[in-house]
Amino acid sequence: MSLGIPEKITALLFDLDGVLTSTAVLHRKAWRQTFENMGQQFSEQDYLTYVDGKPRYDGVRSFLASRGLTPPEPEIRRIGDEKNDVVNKIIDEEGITPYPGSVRYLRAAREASFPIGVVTSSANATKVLKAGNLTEFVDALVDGNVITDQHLHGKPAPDSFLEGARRLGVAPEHAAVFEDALSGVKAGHDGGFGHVVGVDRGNQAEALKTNGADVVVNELDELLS
Ligand SMILES: O=P(O)(O)OC[C@H]1O[C@@H](O)[C@H](O)[C@@H](O)[C@@H]1O
Repeated sequence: MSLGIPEKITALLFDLDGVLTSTAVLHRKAWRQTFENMGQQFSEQDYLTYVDGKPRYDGVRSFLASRGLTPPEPEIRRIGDEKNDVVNKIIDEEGITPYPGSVRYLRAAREASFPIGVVTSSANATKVLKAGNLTEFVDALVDGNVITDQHLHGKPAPDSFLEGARRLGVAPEHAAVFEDALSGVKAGHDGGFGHVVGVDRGNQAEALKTNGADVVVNELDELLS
C-alpha cells in the first residue's frame, strides 16, 4: 500500500490534537469556557489564529495580546492552569476518539515499517494517546513536558519537530509532518521538513497552504492507495 508521500520520506511525525484524535475540539471548548469566565468573547477563529497548536501559556499570551492585554506571568500561568483543569474534566467526561482515517493511516505506516513520532505542544499527550489506544504506534514522543524540560521554542518554531526527527534518527528533509494547526504547518515548513501535510478539520485549507502545507487533506486515509 502507498502512503501517498514522496519517496525520499523515511519517517513520519504526527501532531496529536486534531490530527490523530478529535481533542482539538475539546481544547477549544475549554479555552472558550476559560476566557469567557474572564469576560472575553472567544470565537472558533480566535482559537485557530491565536491558540491552536501552541504550548499552553503561549496560547494564553497570544490570545490576550490580541485583545491588547498583557497580564504578568503568574496570571498567564493561572489562566492556563485553570484551562487545563477544564480540559481534563472534559476529556474524562467525553473520552478520546481517534479519527478512524488516522488509525487506518497509522496501521498502514506500521505495516510499511515507517518510524513514527508524535510531536505535540500538549502536556496531556500521554493520557490522550493511552485513552485513544494509540500508544503502540508511537516510537518517539515530543510533548509539552519535553518542550518545557528542554527549553524548546513551541510551535510555530520548528524546534519540537526537529527534536522528533532527532529522536527517530532521521534528517528533517527525510521526514514528513502531519498538522492541522497553522502554527504547526509553519513549524514543519520552517524546519525544512521533506513534506508537510495539512489536515483541514474546519475551513482553512487555503490558510494551511499559505502557512506551509505542501498538500491538504480532510482525512489522512485519503492519501492511501
Ligand atoms: O494544555 P495542554 O494540554 O498542554 O495543550 C496545549 C495545546 O496543545 C495543542 O496540541 C492544542 O492544539 C492546543 O489547543 C492546546 O492549548
